[in-house]
Amino acid sequence: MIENIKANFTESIQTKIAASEMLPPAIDKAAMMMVEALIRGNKILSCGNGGSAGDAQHFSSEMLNRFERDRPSLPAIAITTDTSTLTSITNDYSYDEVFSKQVRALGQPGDVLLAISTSGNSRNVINAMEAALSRDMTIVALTGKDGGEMAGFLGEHDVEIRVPSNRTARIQEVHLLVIHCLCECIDDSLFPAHDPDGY
Ligand SMILES: O=C(CO)[C@@H](O)[C@H](O)[C@H](O)[C@H](O)COP(=O)(O)O
Ligand SMILES: [Zn+2]
Repeated sequence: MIENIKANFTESIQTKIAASEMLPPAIDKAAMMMVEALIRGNKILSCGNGGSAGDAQHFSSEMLNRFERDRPSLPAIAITTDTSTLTSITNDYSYDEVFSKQVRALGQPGDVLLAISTSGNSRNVINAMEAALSRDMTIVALTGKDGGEMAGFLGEHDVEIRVPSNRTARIQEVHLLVIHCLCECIDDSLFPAHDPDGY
Protein backbone atom coordinates (compact mmCIF):
# COMPACT_ATOMS: atom_id res chain seq x y z
CA MET A 1 0.00 0.00 0.00
CA ILE A 2 2.74 2.44 0.96
CA GLU A 3 4.46 1.90 -2.39
CA ASN A 4 1.19 2.45 -4.26
CA ILE A 5 0.55 5.66 -2.34
CA LYS A 6 4.07 6.92 -3.12
CA ALA A 7 3.54 6.01 -6.79
CA ASN A 8 0.36 8.12 -6.85
CA PHE A 9 2.27 11.12 -5.50
CA THR A 10 5.05 10.60 -8.05
CA GLU A 11 2.59 10.25 -10.93
CA SER A 12 0.68 13.36 -9.82
CA ILE A 13 3.92 15.38 -9.56
CA GLN A 14 5.07 14.19 -13.00
CA THR A 15 1.71 15.02 -14.54
CA LYS A 16 1.91 18.52 -13.05
CA ILE A 17 5.45 19.02 -14.38
CA ALA A 18 4.34 17.97 -17.88
CA ALA A 19 1.29 20.23 -17.58
CA SER A 20 3.44 23.17 -16.43
CA GLU A 21 5.37 22.93 -19.70
CA MET A 22 2.32 22.59 -21.97
CA LEU A 23 -0.64 24.42 -20.46
CA PRO A 24 0.32 28.00 -19.41
CA PRO A 25 -0.53 29.64 -22.80
CA ALA A 26 -3.97 28.00 -22.86
CA ILE A 27 -4.60 28.91 -19.21
CA ASP A 28 -3.56 32.51 -19.94
CA LYS A 29 -5.94 32.69 -22.92
CA ALA A 30 -8.79 31.21 -20.86
CA ALA A 31 -8.18 33.69 -18.02
CA MET A 32 -8.21 36.62 -20.45
CA MET A 33 -11.49 35.37 -21.98
CA MET A 34 -12.99 35.28 -18.50
CA VAL A 35 -11.59 38.69 -17.52
CA GLU A 36 -12.96 40.30 -20.70
CA ALA A 37 -16.35 38.68 -20.11
CA LEU A 38 -16.46 39.92 -16.50
CA ILE A 39 -15.43 43.46 -17.55
CA ARG A 40 -18.30 43.45 -20.09
CA GLY A 41 -20.72 42.52 -17.29
CA ASN A 42 -21.07 38.90 -18.42
CA LYS A 43 -20.90 35.81 -16.19
CA ILE A 44 -19.35 32.35 -16.10
CA LEU A 45 -21.43 29.14 -16.01
CA SER A 46 -19.66 25.92 -15.00
CA CYS A 47 -20.51 22.22 -15.23
CA GLY A 48 -19.13 18.68 -15.03
CA ASN A 49 -19.92 15.26 -13.57
CA GLY A 50 -18.73 13.60 -10.35
CA GLY A 51 -15.40 15.08 -9.28
CA SER A 52 -15.71 17.60 -12.09
CA ALA A 53 -19.05 18.77 -10.65
CA GLY A 54 -17.10 19.49 -7.48
CA ASP A 55 -14.53 21.38 -9.55
CA ALA A 56 -17.29 23.41 -11.24
CA GLN A 57 -18.59 24.39 -7.79
CA HIS A 58 -15.11 25.03 -6.42
CA PHE A 59 -14.57 27.56 -9.23
CA SER A 60 -17.93 29.32 -8.83
CA SER A 61 -17.52 29.60 -5.06
CA GLU A 62 -14.14 31.28 -5.52
CA MET A 63 -15.73 33.73 -7.94
CA LEU A 64 -18.81 34.46 -5.84
CA ASN A 65 -16.96 34.68 -2.53
CA ARG A 66 -13.23 35.16 -2.99
CA PHE A 67 -9.99 33.37 -3.84
CA GLU A 68 -6.96 34.51 -1.79
CA ARG A 69 -7.74 38.13 -1.05
CA ASP A 70 -10.70 40.35 -0.39
CA ARG A 71 -12.33 41.74 -3.49
CA PRO A 72 -15.86 42.30 -4.84
CA SER A 73 -17.93 39.21 -5.67
CA LEU A 74 -17.77 38.04 -9.26
CA PRO A 75 -20.71 36.53 -11.20
CA ALA A 76 -20.51 32.76 -11.69
CA ILE A 77 -23.04 29.93 -11.46
CA ALA A 78 -22.32 26.21 -11.14
CA ILE A 79 -25.25 24.49 -12.86
CA THR A 80 -24.53 21.25 -10.98
CA THR A 81 -26.14 22.13 -7.66
CA ASP A 82 -29.93 22.57 -7.75
CA THR A 83 -31.28 19.07 -7.08
CA SER A 84 -34.87 20.00 -7.99
CA THR A 85 -33.72 21.21 -11.39
CA LEU A 86 -31.28 18.32 -11.88
CA THR A 87 -33.82 15.64 -10.96
CA SER A 88 -36.72 17.10 -12.94
CA ILE A 89 -34.74 17.54 -16.15
CA THR A 90 -33.32 14.03 -15.77
CA ASN A 91 -36.73 12.57 -14.91
CA ASP A 92 -38.74 14.33 -17.63
CA TYR A 93 -36.14 14.41 -20.42
CA SER A 94 -32.72 12.82 -20.01
CA TYR A 95 -29.54 13.20 -17.99
CA ASP A 96 -27.96 14.24 -21.29
CA GLU A 97 -30.03 17.47 -21.14
CA VAL A 98 -29.35 18.28 -17.49
CA PHE A 99 -26.88 21.10 -18.24
CA SER A 100 -27.95 22.18 -21.73
CA LYS A 101 -31.46 23.20 -20.63
CA GLN A 102 -29.95 25.37 -17.89
CA VAL A 103 -27.44 26.92 -20.31
CA ARG A 104 -30.25 27.80 -22.72
CA ALA A 105 -32.18 29.44 -19.85
CA LEU A 106 -29.32 31.27 -18.11
CA GLY A 107 -26.75 31.86 -20.85
CA GLN A 108 -26.43 35.29 -22.45
CA PRO A 109 -24.29 36.32 -25.42
CA GLY A 110 -20.75 36.95 -24.17
CA ASP A 111 -21.02 34.64 -21.15
CA VAL A 112 -18.38 31.93 -20.71
CA LEU A 113 -19.07 28.22 -20.15
CA LEU A 114 -16.44 26.39 -18.10
CA ALA A 115 -16.99 22.79 -19.30
CA ILE A 116 -15.10 20.16 -17.31
CA SER A 117 -14.64 16.51 -18.32
CA THR A 118 -11.57 14.31 -17.90
CA SER A 119 -12.57 12.13 -20.88
CA GLY A 120 -14.06 14.89 -23.01
CA ASN A 121 -16.88 12.46 -23.73
CA SER A 122 -19.61 13.21 -21.18
CA ARG A 123 -22.73 13.71 -23.30
CA ASN A 124 -24.37 16.21 -20.95
CA VAL A 125 -21.25 18.41 -20.98
CA ILE A 126 -21.01 18.20 -24.80
CA ASN A 127 -24.70 19.18 -25.03
CA ALA A 128 -24.03 22.11 -22.69
CA MET A 129 -21.28 23.24 -25.07
CA GLU A 130 -23.68 23.04 -28.03
CA ALA A 131 -26.21 25.09 -26.05
CA ALA A 132 -23.51 27.65 -25.19
CA LEU A 133 -22.59 28.08 -28.85
CA SER A 134 -26.28 28.58 -29.70
CA ARG A 135 -26.33 31.39 -27.11
CA ASP A 136 -23.21 33.07 -28.56
CA MET A 137 -21.22 32.20 -25.46
CA THR A 138 -17.56 31.21 -25.49
CA ILE A 139 -16.21 27.98 -23.98
CA VAL A 140 -13.28 27.11 -21.75
CA ALA A 141 -12.98 23.30 -21.80
CA LEU A 142 -10.92 21.45 -19.17
CA THR A 143 -10.23 17.99 -20.57
CA GLY A 144 -7.70 15.16 -20.51
CA LYS A 145 -6.84 11.94 -22.37
CA ASP A 146 -7.32 12.68 -26.11
CA GLY A 147 -9.78 15.54 -25.53
CA GLY A 148 -12.66 13.29 -26.61
CA GLU A 149 -15.59 14.68 -28.55
CA MET A 150 -15.35 17.98 -26.68
CA ALA A 151 -12.13 18.84 -28.49
CA GLY A 152 -14.01 18.77 -31.81
CA PHE A 153 -16.64 21.27 -30.65
CA LEU A 154 -14.30 24.15 -30.03
CA GLY A 155 -13.91 27.13 -32.34
CA GLU A 156 -11.26 29.83 -32.61
CA HIS A 157 -12.87 31.90 -29.83
CA ASP A 158 -12.85 28.96 -27.41
CA VAL A 159 -9.98 27.30 -25.57
CA GLU A 160 -9.24 23.73 -24.51
CA ILE A 161 -6.94 23.06 -21.55
CA ARG A 162 -6.07 19.37 -21.97
CA VAL A 163 -4.14 17.67 -19.18
CA PRO A 164 -1.46 15.31 -20.54
CA SER A 165 -2.60 12.15 -18.73
CA ASN A 166 -4.88 9.17 -19.33
CA ARG A 167 -5.80 8.68 -15.67
CA THR A 168 -8.99 10.38 -14.45
CA ALA A 169 -7.71 11.04 -10.92
CA ARG A 170 -4.45 12.60 -12.14
CA ILE A 171 -6.35 14.75 -14.65
CA GLN A 172 -8.71 15.98 -11.93
CA GLU A 173 -5.76 16.90 -9.71
CA VAL A 174 -4.38 19.13 -12.45
CA HIS A 175 -7.84 20.56 -13.24
CA LEU A 176 -7.99 21.91 -9.70
CA LEU A 177 -4.56 23.53 -10.12
CA VAL A 178 -5.74 25.06 -13.41
CA ILE A 179 -8.83 26.44 -11.66
CA HIS A 180 -6.65 28.08 -9.02
CA CYS A 181 -4.43 29.55 -11.76
CA LEU A 182 -7.54 30.98 -13.45
CA CYS A 183 -8.69 32.51 -10.15
CA GLU A 184 -5.29 34.09 -9.52
CA CYS A 185 -5.06 35.50 -13.08
CA ILE A 186 -8.59 36.93 -12.80
CA ASP A 187 -7.86 38.57 -9.45
CA ASP A 188 -4.49 39.94 -10.59
CA SER A 189 -6.07 41.40 -13.74
CA LEU A 190 -9.19 42.89 -12.17
CA PHE A 191 -7.92 43.74 -8.69
CA PRO A 192 -4.12 44.18 -8.68
CA ALA A 193 -2.68 43.72 -5.20
CA HIS A 194 -1.50 46.83 -3.35
CA ASP A 195 1.13 45.12 -1.23
CA PRO A 196 3.89 42.74 -2.35
CA ASP A 197 2.48 39.74 -0.48
CA GLY A 198 -0.77 39.97 -2.44
CA TYR A 199 -3.02 40.39 0.59
O1 LIG B 1 -14.11 11.75 -9.32
C1 LIG B 1 -14.20 10.77 -10.01
C2 LIG B 1 -13.02 9.92 -10.30
O2 LIG B 1 -11.86 10.44 -9.68
C3 LIG B 1 -15.52 10.34 -10.61
O3 LIG B 1 -16.59 10.78 -9.79
C4 LIG B 1 -15.68 10.93 -12.02
O4 LIG B 1 -15.70 12.34 -11.92
C5 LIG B 1 -16.96 10.41 -12.66
O5 LIG B 1 -16.80 9.06 -12.97
C6 LIG B 1 -17.37 11.19 -13.92
O6 LIG B 1 -18.63 10.73 -14.36
C7 LIG B 1 -16.35 11.09 -15.06
O7 LIG B 1 -16.77 11.95 -16.12
P1 LIG B 1 -15.75 12.64 -17.13
O8 LIG B 1 -14.62 13.23 -16.36
O9 LIG B 1 -15.30 11.56 -18.09
O10 LIG B 1 -16.60 13.68 -17.83
ZN1 LIG C 1 -12.29 11.71 -7.85
